[in-house]
Amino acid sequence: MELTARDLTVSRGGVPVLEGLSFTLKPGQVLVLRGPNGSGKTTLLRTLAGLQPPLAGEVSLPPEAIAYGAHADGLKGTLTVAENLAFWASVHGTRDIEPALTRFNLLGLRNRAAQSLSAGQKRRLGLARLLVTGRAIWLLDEPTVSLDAASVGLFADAVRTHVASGGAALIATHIDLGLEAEIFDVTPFKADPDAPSRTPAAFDEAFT
Ligand SMILES: Nc1ncnc2c1ncn2[C@@H]1O[C@H](COP(=O)(O)OP(=O)(O)OP(=O)(O)O)[C@@H](O)[C@H]1O
Repeated sequence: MELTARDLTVSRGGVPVLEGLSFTLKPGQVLVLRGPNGSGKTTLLRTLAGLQPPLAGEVSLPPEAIAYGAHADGLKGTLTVAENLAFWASVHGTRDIEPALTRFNLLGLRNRAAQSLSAGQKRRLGLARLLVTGRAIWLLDEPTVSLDAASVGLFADAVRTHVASGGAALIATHIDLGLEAEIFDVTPFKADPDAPSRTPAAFDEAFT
């Protein structure tokens, strides 16, 4: 499964942030999103995941093909670790949560309420969710926040395994994950809010 963006313009609060952006994420590929703070990486990921519409352009896949890992872990605090994963598995029509528990070193925490986990443990659980979605395309926003070096390693291994089996991942991160990856820098696509094409037509008419 391939994710293609064509001539995409993405916005926050109605203001274009990135424009004219095109890329293809192929099966087996890891693409690392780079760009300074505020350059639009989160906005791009949210748009690709279908959480907000693009101002222009096209995304080739529906949101149902995509697993999106946002800043917030989206955990249900009163449910245990295993119950959280089982809940997501049922939402996604999958069953087996054991590989996700194992891969993210959560076996010993399986019966702990999510709300009692440390920040890094919560993040591991949020990332374990990716495995139970069964989805081919992972879009990840700063996935390693709160993770120690060992957990970053677990995450990198999970991504390696995912892409080795035909999946793909687009990851906004400022750190080196030690993965074989290509870099996609969004900086050249920064939108110019004062571009002539954004000047209201009525303004031009006043001078004709
Ligand atoms: N809810 C919002 N309403 C309006 N503008 C927003 C909102 N959230 C973010 N922005 C603005 O949109 C622009 C792009 O922000 P975005 O979060 O996509 O950048 P980013 O590249 O992910 O940044 P960072 O590396 O700091 O996470 C920024 O100028 C930001 O201030």
